[in-house]
Amino acid sequence: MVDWDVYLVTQASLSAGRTTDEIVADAIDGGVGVVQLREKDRTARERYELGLELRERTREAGVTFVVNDRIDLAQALDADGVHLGDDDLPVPVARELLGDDALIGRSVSTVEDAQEAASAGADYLGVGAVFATGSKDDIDDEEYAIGTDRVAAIAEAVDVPFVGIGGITAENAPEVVDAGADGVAVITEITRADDPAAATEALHSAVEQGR
Ligand SMILES: Cc1ncc(COP(=O)(O)OP(=O)(O)O)c(N)n1
Ligand SMILES: Cc1nc(C(=O)O)sc1CCOP(=O)(O)O
Ligand SMILES: [Mg+2]
Repeated sequence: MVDWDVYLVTQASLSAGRTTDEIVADAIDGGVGVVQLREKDRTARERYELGLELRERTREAGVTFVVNDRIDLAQALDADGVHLGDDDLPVPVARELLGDDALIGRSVSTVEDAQEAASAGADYLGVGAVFATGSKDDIDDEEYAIGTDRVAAIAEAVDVPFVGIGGITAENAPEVVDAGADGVAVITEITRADDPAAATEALHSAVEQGR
């Protein structure tokens, strides 16, 4: 069983000088359910080395560990799964390579894409950007925000679990969950927080409030 409530996507370049390992340790203390190794600006070797630390930490804590984009890295790190977007290998290919037990996530922003990803065998969806975000270069504009009405439409259309992502804070998280998301995925609400453990706890309370 995966705890979707609070899903941390790592990015050291958005972590106010702290290492991703420190941020993840704090987020685990705050009760994070899923950690995704992202680190878009790092080489595969750098991600692998960081991933070894994160795999150990998450395994000890019983936290789900997912690798962004790369199936090979997910395999090399014995991750619980992989998160795929439009530029990554298709879900059925990932399933073939990783097997039935792997958790395969897919990014979507429309009802049609959500239905297609679910039919292709995705175990969960990352739905966004719910609100405007400056954390992802190719969507750092207001026009990419889908809003909570779209979240509600996706919740109506698919049965797979999903997390909202993009511009989510403890303040707006209740709306996202109230619209039907199973949890919230964040970068900066945790990585930029003065106290990442407290920020994770605050997101938990916000998710509970939205249910
Ligand atoms: C949980 C979650 N949802 C969405 C994304 C975005 O994935 P993608 O569109 O492939 O973009 P990158 O993160 O790879 O830049 C995600 N990473 N996690
Ligand atoms: C990695 C990512 N994917 C998104 C999507 O919409 O698919 S938005 C996003 C960035 C999320 O960062 P923050 O919590 O700081 O807004
Ligand atoms: Mg991707």
